[in-house]
Amino acid sequence: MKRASDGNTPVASKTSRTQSRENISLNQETVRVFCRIRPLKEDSTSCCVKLLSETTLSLTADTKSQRKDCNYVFKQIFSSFANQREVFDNVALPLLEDLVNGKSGLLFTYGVTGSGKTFTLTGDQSNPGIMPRCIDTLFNTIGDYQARKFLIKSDKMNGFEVQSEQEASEERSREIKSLKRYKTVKKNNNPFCYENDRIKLQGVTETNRFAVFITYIEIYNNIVYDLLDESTGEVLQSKAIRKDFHNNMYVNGVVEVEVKSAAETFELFCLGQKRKHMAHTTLNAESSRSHSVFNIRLVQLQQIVQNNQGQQMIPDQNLLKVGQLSLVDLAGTERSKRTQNIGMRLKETGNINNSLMSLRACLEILRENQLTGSNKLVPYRDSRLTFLFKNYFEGEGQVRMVVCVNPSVEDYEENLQVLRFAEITQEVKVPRSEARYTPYKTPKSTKPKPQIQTRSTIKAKKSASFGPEIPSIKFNYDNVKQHENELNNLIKILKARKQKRETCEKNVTKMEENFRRRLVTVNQVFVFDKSETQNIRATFKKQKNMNLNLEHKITDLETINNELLSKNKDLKEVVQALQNTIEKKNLKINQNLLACEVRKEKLALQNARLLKEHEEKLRKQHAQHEAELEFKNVKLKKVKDLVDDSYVPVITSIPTAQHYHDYEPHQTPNTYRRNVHRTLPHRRSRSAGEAWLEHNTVKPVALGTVFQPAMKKRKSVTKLDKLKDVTNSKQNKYCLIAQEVQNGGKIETNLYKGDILPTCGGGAQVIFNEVEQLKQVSPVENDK
Ligand SMILES: Nc1ncnc2c1ncn2[C@@H]1O[C@H](COP(=O)(O)OP(=O)(O)OP(=O)(O)O)[C@@H](O)[C@H]1O
Repeated sequence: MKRASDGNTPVASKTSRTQSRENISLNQETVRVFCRIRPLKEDSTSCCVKLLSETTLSLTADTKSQRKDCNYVFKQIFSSFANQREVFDNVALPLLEDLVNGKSGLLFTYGVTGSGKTFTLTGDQSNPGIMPRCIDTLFNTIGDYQARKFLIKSDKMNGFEVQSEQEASEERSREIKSLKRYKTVKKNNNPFCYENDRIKLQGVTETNRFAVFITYIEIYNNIVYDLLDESTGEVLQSKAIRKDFHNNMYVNGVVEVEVKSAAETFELFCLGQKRKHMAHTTLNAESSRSHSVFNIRLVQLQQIVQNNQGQQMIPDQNLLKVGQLSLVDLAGTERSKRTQNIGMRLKETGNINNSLMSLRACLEILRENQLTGSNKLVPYRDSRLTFLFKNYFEGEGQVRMVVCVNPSVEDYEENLQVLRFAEITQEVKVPRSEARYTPYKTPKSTKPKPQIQTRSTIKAKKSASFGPEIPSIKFNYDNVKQHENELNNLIKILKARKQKRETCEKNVTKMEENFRRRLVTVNQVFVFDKSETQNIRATFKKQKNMNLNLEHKITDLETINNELLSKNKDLKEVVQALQNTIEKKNLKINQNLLACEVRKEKLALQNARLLKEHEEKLRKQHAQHEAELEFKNVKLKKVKDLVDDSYVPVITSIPTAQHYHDYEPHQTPNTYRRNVHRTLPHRRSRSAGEAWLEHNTVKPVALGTVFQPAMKKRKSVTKLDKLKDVTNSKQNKYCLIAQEVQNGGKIETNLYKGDILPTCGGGAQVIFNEVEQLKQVSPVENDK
């Protein structure tokens, strides 16, 4: 027995897996992404896109920024010089070929606002874009093989039914009578009346009959609106997205118009555009802020043959070939920060970004599932945009994208995001699409009704139908021989009639059988129709109940709405009153501010004036002081001269060391040293008339010594904050006592002594002339 590790089994399974993967890849195709660079705007100075080849471009960052240049590769890149025809030929023509072959396709433009999405898809009169060119080419191709109008009709459920020629002609005449035609747009208003290129596609089955149907919708704020629905007037009605019998997504109740020429299609497109603008005025929106979807469906009725009378005959196989081409102009991506949108615009931007983000998320998950083999749920339901195009990503048809790029350097950031998304998108694979056939109901009166032949109808017909007439014979019984020939002839006739009668009877039996069989079929159809009718009735009843409920809800909501409206009115009044108050207060504040400004200006002027006066005063005072000082100096000089002459102490600060003499006092229980530094020469004696002002800066430590400064009459102060203390005429001596404790228990007390002399300004000045130093030394310290 071989073990799994010998390699055989895994190799076999590996081979089958690779084969199946190859099969899958054979049946899949990638989303084709094209890139179109628009010309640089006039107001833009520099360009951030460099074209490296037909398929590669480089996004170059600003020289100031730290970012590196990034290269992107696409299926094809159209430079700013590429014309509309070139883009159409490369991007849309293959999709159109698919459409004619009954396949579907999705083409969408993606890019930053103003990058040329609408220009590429719709264009203008002188430069028609992809849509008008598709329409023009389509009608050029099928022009001669179109089915008569209303022969093929939409069944309003994403399918089609074929009507009889009679029904179609009745509908045509009804249309003409009721004039239920879309109002025609004036030719000169039609932007696509251009000289068409007469492009004709090959490979059209000429025996088929073609009908073209168009729908035009937009998705604004994640709501689907039908731009061709005129039944609701100027107000656009929102539409729901549903799944049809074949699980294809469609817009429920969308107006699908059968068009017979390119001009008619352009008229309808213009009407749609007009309605879009009209609705956007009421919705306060802009066209570029919605996703618009222009859908073209080409229906082929197979192998129509003409009978002898020239009537069109429909074959027995009830199949219609239906191809669909969806042209989508996505709203521009934008950063709300850059556009500085607020309110409604911010909401729109949010919705645009959400739907584009959903598209991005769907494509990313699809790619991840394909790369890793995982089976993550693709969030198509997150937005109407992705939900509507779900089928395309699941193999309904080819998907193509045109990324539009504005090369201006201001769009660098947004372009980066767009190109990254485009790069991811082109890695997504979608299943290869097949031509789609849908069944349709057989028209009731297309085939001529077979005449039912009953016995009575057969009887009603002349007996000649059984053969030649029975001749009347006048029989002569006397001479029978004479009638021999006539009788033989009669026998022959009767035999022939008998034979004919037998054949007729056989035919009638056969016809009866046929009739019975048909009756059974009709009965079956009837039973089927009956059950279908019952289903429809049940659905109708359900819908009716739902409608009733909705009506009740609407009534309730209307009541609430009315209440809210009245509340809103009251609140508006309150707001108005508050606004009035605010305005009044604002007015008052403004007046006050104005007054303040005036006062400020006055004060500033006053300040300037006072400053000037003050400066003047100061200047005068200064001059006066200078003069006084001069006068005093002169006076002092005189006093000095006088003092010099008559032994006056030097008016200085503390005298220098060589002017002092020391003496040792008596020994006290504590070693006590007293130094008196005296300014020499000293002429003054300690007379009894001395009155001292003793100024203790700190409270002196009690020394307990008999040596005390000789100040009999004294007044002690700790602070000299009163001028009177100094200018007091009773005091003529001043002593400042300062004490400090030094290392080893030494205490040093300094007495700075001086004379108080009155000044001519009414003040006093102290002239220090003696320093007495008292030192107390610890005997213990001395012993050491
Ligand atoms: N390739 C181009 N050649 C010449 N003009 C262009 C080209 N692409 C865009 N423009 C011009 O640039 C302007 C903006 O283009 P368009 O309206 O197509 O941008 P957009 O991407 O659809 O913007 P939005 O997202 O806002 O709808 C238009 O006036 C258009 O004529």
